[in-house]
Amino acid sequence: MSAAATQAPVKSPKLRRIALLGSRAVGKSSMTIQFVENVFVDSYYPTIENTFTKPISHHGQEYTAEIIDTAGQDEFSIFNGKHALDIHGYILVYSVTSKLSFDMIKIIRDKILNYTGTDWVPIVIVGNKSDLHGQRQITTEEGEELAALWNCQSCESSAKHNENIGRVFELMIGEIEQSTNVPEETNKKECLIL
Ligand SMILES: Nc1nc2c(ncn2[C@@H]2O[C@H](COP(=O)(O)OP(=O)(O)OP(=O)(O)O)[C@@H](O)[C@H]2O)c(=O)[nH]1
Repeated sequence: MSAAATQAPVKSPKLRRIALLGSRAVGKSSMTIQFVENVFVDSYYPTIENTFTKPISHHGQEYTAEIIDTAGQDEFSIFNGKHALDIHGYILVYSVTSKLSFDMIKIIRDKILNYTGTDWVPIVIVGNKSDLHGQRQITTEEGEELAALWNCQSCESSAKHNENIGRVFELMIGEIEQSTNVPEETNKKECLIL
């Protein structure tokens, strides 16, 4: 038998599009840059929109995460339809130091569900800035209770200290895979990797 015949077939990575949504300055860009480039930038530059790609290995399957870091939302932002049509999963980010930002992810989820016309989409709730202990306005339990209510995953993170950032994206891939509705034709863009 030739060496080629004994080699396992190479599985193409699956493309998964993930959007980070949440109020301004909760750390969406910092989380993304920490995950993709392993750096933390202390200064604040409001985002318009950026897309990053990064390979993720999850349960023996390779994925290419296309990560869309969006401009911060407020209650007056019009939900951008393109964030609903083409996206496999949503990371809804609040800051544990801001009750307003926690309330904002509820508004954002309502807008997503309205737009998609469904009652469930893959979501991971993330309470970022967990390093700012003295400034907390939202407890870990409040985040967990909301996740239980929405039947989704949740986690707290610190982009600053690179705590749980990889986990956020792993949870997101897990939530997406759990949803049965991921059309395989979305893997076509595999040549975009890295
Ligand atoms: N202490 C602490 N500061 C953080 C953390 N994550 C982000 N920051 C800071 O919070 C500020 C806002 O961070 P960004 O990542 O720009 O926030 P954003 O959500 O992308 O903001 P928009 O682009 O306006 O939507 C910056 O000064 C960051 O350095 C964190 O985990 N801990």
